[in-house]
Amino acid sequence: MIAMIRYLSELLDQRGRRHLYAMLAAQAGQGVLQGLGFLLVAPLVATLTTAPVDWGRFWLWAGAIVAAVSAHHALLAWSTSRGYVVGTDVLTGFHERLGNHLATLPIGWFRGDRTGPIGRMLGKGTMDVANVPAHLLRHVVVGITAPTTMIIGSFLLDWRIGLAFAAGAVLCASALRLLMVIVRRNDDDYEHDIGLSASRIVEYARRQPTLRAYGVLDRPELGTLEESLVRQQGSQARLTIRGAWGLIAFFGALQLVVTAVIALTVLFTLQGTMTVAVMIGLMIVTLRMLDPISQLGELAGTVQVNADAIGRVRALLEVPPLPEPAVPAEPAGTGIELRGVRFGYDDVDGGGPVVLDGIDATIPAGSFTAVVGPSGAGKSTLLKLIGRFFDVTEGSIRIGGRDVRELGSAGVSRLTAQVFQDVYLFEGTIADNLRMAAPDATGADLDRVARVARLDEVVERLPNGWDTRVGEAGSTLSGGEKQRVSIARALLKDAPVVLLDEATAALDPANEAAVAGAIAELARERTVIVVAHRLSTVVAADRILVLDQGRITEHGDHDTLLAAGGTYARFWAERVRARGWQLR
Ligand SMILES: Nc1ncnc2c1ncn2[C@@H]1O[C@H](COP(=O)(O)OP(=O)(O)OP(=O)(O)O)[C@@H](O)[C@H]1O
Repeated sequence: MIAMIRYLSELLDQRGRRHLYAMLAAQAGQGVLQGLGFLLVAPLVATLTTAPVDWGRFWLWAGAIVAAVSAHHALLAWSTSRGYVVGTDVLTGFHERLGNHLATLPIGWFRGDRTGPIGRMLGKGTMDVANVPAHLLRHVVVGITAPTTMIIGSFLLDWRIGLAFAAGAVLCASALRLLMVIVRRNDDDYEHDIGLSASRIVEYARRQPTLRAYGVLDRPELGTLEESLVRQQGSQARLTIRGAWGLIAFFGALQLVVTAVIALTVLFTLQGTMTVAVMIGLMIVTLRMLDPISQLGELAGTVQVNADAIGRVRALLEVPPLPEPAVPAEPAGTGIELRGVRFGYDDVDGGGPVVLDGIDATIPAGSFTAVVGPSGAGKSTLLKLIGRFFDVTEGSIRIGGRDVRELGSAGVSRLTAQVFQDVYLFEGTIADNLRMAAPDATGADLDRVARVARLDEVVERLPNGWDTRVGEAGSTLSGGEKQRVSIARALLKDAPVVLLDEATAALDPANEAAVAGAIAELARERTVIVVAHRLSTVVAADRILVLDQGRITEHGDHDTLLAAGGTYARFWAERVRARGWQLR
């Protein structure tokens, strides 16, 4: 609870923190006043049991009760409205902190399987976090302070009952703890599974063409979505059933304590060691205490779920961002040097199995380098490290003589244009998609890069030309057309270094020729590194790096490598064979 309040306060600015603490103080005061209101019934009843009745004292106690109840309601109204203000502040702080932090994370951190959990965190997680000050804290704070006040007061009325209450409080607190531990353990699994299902649903929708092409829509053994939904249902059922056992334990303990206290109160009264006034007062206290404590029990699960949501936000906020230089270095040129580069994926700290193992390479400014090698050799990873999607585990990557870590992410982004295998086009027009690279680009600029990237013929053919909406993820353009848009976008950015991960998917001859021409144009007067899958691209390169199992095994130009008769010669022979077969 204390930790939850601390986390919340971290999401707030100073003004928000003041609001939070004032609200908590009001809620604590509210609990104390509620407890007092019930405790004061005992002295009130006591005045009625004396003969003659002391009406002066009676009205004094009655006035005190009315004052306590009124003050309690005033604080309740104030703290409830304050709760909404703090909830809104937390929501704003949460979005701001999370947004700012996500922007500093390595690009490589945003893997496909993270889309579901991040989406859930920003949707339901956001509401869970804001819900804590807006609705939950009041019940928790009052649920603790009101019974505590009543227990302390009951010591004054009868120390034996006070002791019984104190023992009962320990028992109930332990049961509550148990309930929360059960919920926390099972909620972690449930959240993990629901996040996974969300990612799978997105994947399932995006992979429809492949799934339908192979007719595997109804085969559960192939459907990871089905598996993840079944897992999610299982973890949800476990959370509900185990949580219910926790609740039964808590309410059982509460019932036991109440029964024991009532039995003791009656016993002491019958023995004549407790007055009737104290008995009535304690009975009222016991029964009224049930209310806030039951509410605490009923909400404990929700409190834990929300505390977990806050914990997940914190965990995300603790993912280390890429370190950025205080003053970014300026590159001198656009040559690229890789020295002793080692890297392994393990989320973002590179501690996983080694993917690149001691890469040394010099890529002169203005050259066109093709990287080839078997699938999984680490070609795309190499490109991503140059673009600073991640930092290397060991060694260094320099552009223009400066380490990419000294250039900073923004510096590297300014220097490089990147064309990926999976071209993602945003909802909007083709022109909008190009202008992402240069918001101020004129129509003439667009026409110029379209000519170079062979996009002009696509634009001319489309009914609304540049204003044609591409549909979400570019679903209305063919693969080759999307690549041309992506290359045109890179051209428009006009960065001196181009990192291009050529799509593995085969293109029709017209598209292949157009894309090859576009790449050749892109390579003019720029430093270009291409993960090459097509012969036309490899042939166009000045220099070829052959990557195998994370190491550069051969490098040189096409003729030299072919004559060497090694991995490259085999790669070339296979591709030529495959192409020959395709054309026949
Ligand atoms: N985000 C990631 N997290 C963990 N492992 C990854 C990640 N991306 C790639 N890998 C692993 O790193 C290794 C190298 O992958 P990479 O994509 O760089 O190979 P590649 O040579 O480009 O392959 P391909 O030609 O098939 O695209 C592979 O074993 C791959 O499974």
